[in-house]
Amino acid sequence: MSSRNQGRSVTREGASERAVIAACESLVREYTRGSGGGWFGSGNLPTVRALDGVSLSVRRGEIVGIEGPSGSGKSTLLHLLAALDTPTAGELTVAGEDVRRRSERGRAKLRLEHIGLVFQRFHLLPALSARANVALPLVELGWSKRQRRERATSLLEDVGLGERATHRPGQLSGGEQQRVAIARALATEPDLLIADEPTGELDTATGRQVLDLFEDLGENHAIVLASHDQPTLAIADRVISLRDGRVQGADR
Ligand SMILES: Nc1ncnc2c1ncn2[C@@H]1O[C@H](COP(=O)(O)OP(=O)(O)OP(=O)(O)O)[C@@H](O)[C@H]1O
Repeated sequence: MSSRNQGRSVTREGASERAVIAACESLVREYTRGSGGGWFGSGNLPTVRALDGVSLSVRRGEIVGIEGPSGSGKSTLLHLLAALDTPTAGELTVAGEDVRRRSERGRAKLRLEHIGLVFQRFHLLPALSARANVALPLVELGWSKRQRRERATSLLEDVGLGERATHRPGQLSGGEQQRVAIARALATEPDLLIADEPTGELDTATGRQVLDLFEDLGENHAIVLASHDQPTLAIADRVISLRDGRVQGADR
């Protein structure tokens, strides 16, 4: 645990009373493999159980790390928590909403209102400025151009990129692009931030800046981040270990 993290834990004695933002119980996600041809009849396709009975809850003010070898189910779990996917069985709530009861459109609304996503490879639109990238999610929320611009400018200042607002992604370093992506994830004021290998493309020093930012955001968001990287997992209050789709252990 980093020294910042230790300090944060001390200041969050009341964490257990904070609101649960995301929770799952006995979560199962199976994928069907194959096309239905060959040896397997269409009613008898092989399935892979990517998640097998995972239970977890994440509160506001808490950073939960997810670790595990390739294929252990990390991305599958993140996709479910992000309401990008629905479970085969089990319970899943995000911001008090039952994800299983929502249509695809309903899940998109849930994401827009409550969830911010940060990807390993940033996924910024190359033709748009940093500010326009950050403002983009607000278009769907019906904000005026002036409001979007103000909010994006202020978010870029918050992540230390006030001077770079008009730069395009190609004119920014990897760490700067990831900070723009974090500002974009924050645009809609999400309760839950989900990050998949957020430092995977960054060198150690640049990755550290991004982790410092996540630590600050961990004060008043629920954050789930999946990673293979020890410094990234070290900012988490708890690390859940997945093996073959099951929770093997939580370190704290
Ligand atoms: N769309 C899919 N169709 C079929 N099988 C899938 C699908 N997505 C994932 N799987 C399988 O589910 C299991 C878990 O995959 P998942 O991508 O969640 O693992 P992971 O821990 O994120 O791996 P990595 O670290 O390599 O990204 C694997 O066996 C994988 O092959």
